[in-house]
Amino acid sequence: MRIGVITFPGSLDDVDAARAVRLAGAEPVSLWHGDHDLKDVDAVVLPGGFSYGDYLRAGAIAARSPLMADVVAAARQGLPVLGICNGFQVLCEAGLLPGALTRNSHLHFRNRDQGLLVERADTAWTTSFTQGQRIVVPVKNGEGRYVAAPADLDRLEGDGRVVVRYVSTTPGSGVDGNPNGSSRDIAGVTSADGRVVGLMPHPEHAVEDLTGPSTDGLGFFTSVLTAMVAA
Ligand SMILES: NC(=O)CC[C@H](N)C(=O)O
Repeated sequence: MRIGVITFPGSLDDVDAARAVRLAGAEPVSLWHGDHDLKDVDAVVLPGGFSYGDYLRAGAIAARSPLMADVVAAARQGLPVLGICNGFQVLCEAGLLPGALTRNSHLHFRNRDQGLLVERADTAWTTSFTQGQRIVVPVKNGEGRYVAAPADLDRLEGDGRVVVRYVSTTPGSGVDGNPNGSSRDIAGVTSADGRVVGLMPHPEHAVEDLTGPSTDGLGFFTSVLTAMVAA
């Protein structure tokens, strides 16, 4: 299985994403945003970072990169795509996922370990989890507040397209839930077919015991291997 990881100017976490792909048992393939070449990969990861310095809006310029036209076309044919943090911002700006990521409500960059509730364990990227499972992976963003029109949020919820939601990392403390003011504590959403997923937290930073905070993140990368076999 070959999983492409796209590098944009300003990408930061492409190396960690490639490492997570390898630890999950697949072959990472480097993709360059300026090429029109998906190199025949079986799935694509858009990594975190500050593509184009977050100018205009985070992800807005990267969404117009040459390779993104190919990603959008392939995703519409069912190619599994995972956008992590800046990658999620790019997917929203490219129109593959609904809503937008805006400045954190408190206007501070937030970097910490974060509890998440897995609400959909049947997307291409989440079958290694169980529905209702709580996991912990890092968040680190300045523009991570997920917003959409109330009617669109109702539709997303009604269609079950919220994949992960922010919950307290230390239940009962009441101090560390939603890190950025996201509407309805939404941390990640999926496309209608469950093959495109965008997440604000960073699963690629939680794949090894040595560095912690957990190995929960690996599940996103192992899930897609199952999805590709099934396809
Ligand atoms: N870690 C990241 O991918 C950062 C995402 C984005 N540039 C932000 O600060 O919101």
